[in-house]
Amino acid sequence: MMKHLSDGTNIFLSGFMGTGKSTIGRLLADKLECSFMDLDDYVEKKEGKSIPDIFEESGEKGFRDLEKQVLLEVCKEFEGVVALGGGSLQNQHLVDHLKLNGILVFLKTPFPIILDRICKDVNRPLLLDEEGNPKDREKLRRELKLLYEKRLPLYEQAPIILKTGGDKTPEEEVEILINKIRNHVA
Ligand SMILES: Nc1ncnc2c1ncn2[C@@H]1O[C@H](COP(=O)(O)OP(=O)(O)O)[C@@H](O)[C@H]1O
Ligand SMILES: O=C(O)C1=C[C@@H](OP(=O)(O)O)[C@@H](O)[C@H](O)C1
Ligand SMILES: [Mg+2]
Repeated sequence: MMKHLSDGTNIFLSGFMGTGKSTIGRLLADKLECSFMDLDDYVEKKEGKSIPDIFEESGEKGFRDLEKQVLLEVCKEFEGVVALGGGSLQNQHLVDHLKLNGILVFLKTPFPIILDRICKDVNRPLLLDEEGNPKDREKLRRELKLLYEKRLPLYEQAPIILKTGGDKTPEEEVEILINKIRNHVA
C-alpha cells in the first residue's frame, strides 16, 4: 500500500544544509519502495566532478545553473523521492514549478542544531573560507543565519513541514513524514 503514496509524482525534500534531506530521503524511498535521487550526487555524476570542484571551477553561479538545469530535467523524467540541495529552491519560479511537479516537503531544524551538524564539514563549499578551510565558527554562524533567513520564505511554502533535529532517529522521522504525506494526498 505504501508504495502507492508516491505513484505518479515526486516527493521533493527541501531545507537548509544539515536538516537531513539526504539521510531521510534515502530511507523514505526504501520504505515507499520507489526510486531515490540525491540531486547533489546526480550533479556530481553528470559532471564527473565533486561539488567543491564545481564551485572552484565555475563558481557558485556555475553550480546553481547546473543544479537548476538538472532539477528541471528531473521534474520531466524522474519519479520517486528527490533529496534537494539546501539552495535548490533558488527563486519563486522554481518553488512553483516543484509544487506543480510533486509534493514539496520542508525539513525544519532549529538553527543551532544545523550549525552543530555541519560546521566541520569540508564537502559543502559555502562553509569554507578562501583557502578551503572551515570558516571560524562565529563568522559561519553569522553568515549562515542570514542565508537561512533569506531562504526561509521559500522553504515555508512547502505544504508539508517535518520538524527534524529533535531526539528522533531518522527512521522515526521517516515514519512521521509518511503519515504526513498520507494525510496530504488523502
Ligand atoms: N534524525 C537525525 N538524528 C541525528 N543525526 C541526523 C539525523 N538526520 C540526519 N542526521 C545527520 O545530520 C547530518 C546531515 O544530514 P544530511 O542527510 O547530509 O543533510 P542534508 O542532506 O539536508 O544536508 C549527517 O551527519 C546525518 O547523519
Ligand atoms: O545550501 C546550499 O547552497 C548547498 C547545499 C548542499 O546540499 P545539502 O543541503 O544536502 O548539504 C549542496 O547542494 C551545496 O553544497 C550547496
Ligand atoms: Mg544532502
